[in-house]
Amino acid sequence: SYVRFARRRKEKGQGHGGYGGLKLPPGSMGWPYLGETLQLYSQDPNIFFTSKQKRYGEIFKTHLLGCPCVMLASPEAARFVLVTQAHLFKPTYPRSKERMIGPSALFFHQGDYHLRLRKLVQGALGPDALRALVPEVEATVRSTLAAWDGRVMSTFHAMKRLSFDVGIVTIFGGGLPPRWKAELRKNYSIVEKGYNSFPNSLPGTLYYKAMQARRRLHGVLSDIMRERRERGEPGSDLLGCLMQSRADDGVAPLLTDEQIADNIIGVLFAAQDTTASVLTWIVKYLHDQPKLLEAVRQEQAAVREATDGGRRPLTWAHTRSMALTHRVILESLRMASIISFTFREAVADVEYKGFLIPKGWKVMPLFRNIHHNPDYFQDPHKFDPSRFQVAPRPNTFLPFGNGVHACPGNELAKLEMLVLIHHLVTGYRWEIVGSRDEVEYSPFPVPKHGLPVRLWRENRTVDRTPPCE
Ligand code: HEM
Repeated sequence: SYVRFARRRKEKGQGHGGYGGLKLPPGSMGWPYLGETLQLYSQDPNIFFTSKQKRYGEIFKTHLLGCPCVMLASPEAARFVLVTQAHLFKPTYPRSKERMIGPSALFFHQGDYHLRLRKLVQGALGPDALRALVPEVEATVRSTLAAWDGRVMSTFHAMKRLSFDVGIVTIFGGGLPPRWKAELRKNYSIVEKGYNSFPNSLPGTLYYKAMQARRRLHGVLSDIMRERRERGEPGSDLLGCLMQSRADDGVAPLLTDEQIADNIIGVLFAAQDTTASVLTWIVKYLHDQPKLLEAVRQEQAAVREATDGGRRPLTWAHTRSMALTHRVILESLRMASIISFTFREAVADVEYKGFLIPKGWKVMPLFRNIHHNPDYFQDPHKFDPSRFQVAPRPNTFLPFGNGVHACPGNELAKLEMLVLIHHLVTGYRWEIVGSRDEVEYSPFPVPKHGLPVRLWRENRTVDRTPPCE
């Protein structure tokens, strides 16, 4: 009806500009071609979004990276685009990025293919799977912290390794041979380096190297799938779920190996830097608030006692008993809002609150603006986990998005954070080395240089040799 209404008014030719009485949202389109791209990228992007919202309100237009855009900064508008009228707004990514991750990865799609894939991915990341993953996540956390012990490292770098390793056990289970894991790690890091580079096919460029590495990743994934088929054991991990999925006839495979590989690379991609950025912020927020850290330490000390001083493994039930730590995680997700917004494209002319969103325009729900709006989160720049003692108002807390494309990995990400915090605060002390309050964008916001931190085991003298990283 939003479309029909927009179309009818447009056909009648009411009003000016051929938009049938519907106005375009307020805002400025900037310079020809360039639009307001320079304004966005020459400063902290949050200043751009916030100043626009102050000037124009919850819906405004702009022009970025060659595309006309409508930005939406209210909970109702985010729900409209992502949930109630999601069919009118398709996911949209630059073609070069689609080619690099893999065109069949679920987040590029809409409709039946997307829904089927999503069910499979959600199943492999559901509560039963996560329960079984706790020991693997704990082992990965322990070895990450042990490797950091006594050294200065970039927190983001350490957390990237952690979230990559957790991604690998989620996808392949615990038994992936080390040579395959090393191949995946090596090639994946080349893909990553090329992801934000200028797309061209000249040999030697980052983009070219990334596309080559992507081909090698497909090769490794084909080998792993072939080996599983030969053994007759597809496995119950994410890869196994995708391999065993069947079309409507119940016989033919639902997905080709090519489609499976695109989705495996896609999940690794969606899981790594997101989780690592939030984990980095958590390390900083806890460090900066000694009283809060002490309270979290007390909560976790009780859990440690329940595990016989760490001699018995953490269980899913333990992770469900960390109420304060959980609130710290929610507040970190809100404060850091590492996914500040997402992109969709209008598939038809759509009317929203008397404004026209023209077909083909990009539409961006601004999560960060909603998370930092004092109408929904009092004193929004204060880190205050207690605000989550009461559930946030509907559609105001969207760190994992909303609707058909909402993050299927959110519980895994939170599990990783709970386990990391448990071992960090019960076993270690840490201090930040160098600058503390500057932020860089990679592209998610993280503290400058990835937050260099000296970490040491509790009850041990601190080694103050110069940083090795
Ligand atoms: C703190 C960590 C994470 C954050 C903040 C995060 C955030 C998000 C958000 C906001 C979306 C929706 C994007 C949109 O609507 O355009 C999303 C989608 C997605 N996320 Fe996450 N994510 C995190 C971790 C993970 C993990 C650990 C996995 C997998 C193991 C994962 C897999 C995915 C996938 C596959 C999608 C696409 C879903 C679809 O299109 O149907 N994410 N994530």
